[in-house]
Amino acid sequence: MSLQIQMIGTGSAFAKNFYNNNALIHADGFTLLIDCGITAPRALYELGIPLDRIDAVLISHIHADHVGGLEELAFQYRYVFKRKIKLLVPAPLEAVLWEHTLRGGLENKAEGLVGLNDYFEVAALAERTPTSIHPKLTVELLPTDHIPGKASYSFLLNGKVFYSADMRFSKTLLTGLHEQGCEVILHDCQLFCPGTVHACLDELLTLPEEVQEKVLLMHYGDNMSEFIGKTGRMTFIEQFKTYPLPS
Ligand SMILES: Nc1ccn([C@@H]2O[C@@H]3COP(=O)(O)O[C@H]3[C@H]2O)c(=O)n1
Ligand SMILES: [Zn+2]
Ligand SMILES: [Zn+2]
Repeated sequence: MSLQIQMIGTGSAFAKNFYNNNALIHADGFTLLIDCGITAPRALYELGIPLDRIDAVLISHIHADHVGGLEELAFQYRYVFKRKIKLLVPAPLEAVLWEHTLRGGLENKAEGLVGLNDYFEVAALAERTPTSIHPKLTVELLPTDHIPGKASYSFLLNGKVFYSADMRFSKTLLTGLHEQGCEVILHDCQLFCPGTVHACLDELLTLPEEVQEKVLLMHYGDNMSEFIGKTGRMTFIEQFKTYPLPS
């Protein structure tokens, strides 16, 4: 199987029974970490995956459940592994990630550590442009609505797998992806409505059945088990399990 997904967490920002909604994409021996939240180092430890087995990290937006583990990653790579990990960051978030999130902990002028590039091999990705990050894996950034005024990016992998950043419901986007041949839709799902800054389950249930069949729900709350059997044709993706993806 050349492309697989393994969620290292499937929880909402406030979940305590699930780790932060972050994922590993396995592509022919290449391992991409999508988002690196507060709980990512712990989740990888539990999975027996050393941090230096990750080949690149891709960031969707700068909420802590998506970037809160980057400081540990940066420190471990610099001081333990003594090399840089590749950081794929949407171009509009590059400066913001340093200035608003990481600078407080990582800046060290005495050692000349004054920016993202001092810890990471940074690749700034342009929006709406499929970028090859491995011979078997292309990523396209799709700007999607989450918090008004704050940039947030969902991902289209190989043109066939949609992975939502945290985003509000958009039937237009999801049905459009379905019509374009997208085969799998991984979508954040707030179990109660209104979703406000996320898609909520009742909104996702308004999707046509043929679209729902492609949907794997993630970023859910601790009471997820109460909703098993109540998600129409959609199913919950489970953390730590490995699922095949179309490649
Ligand atoms: N306007 C907002 C902003 C944030 N939030 C909650 O805070 C969380 C931050 O991480 P998240 O995963 O984006 O989910 C957000 C909402 O639960 C919210 O409910 N309403
Ligand atoms: Zn989140
Ligand atoms: Zn968010």
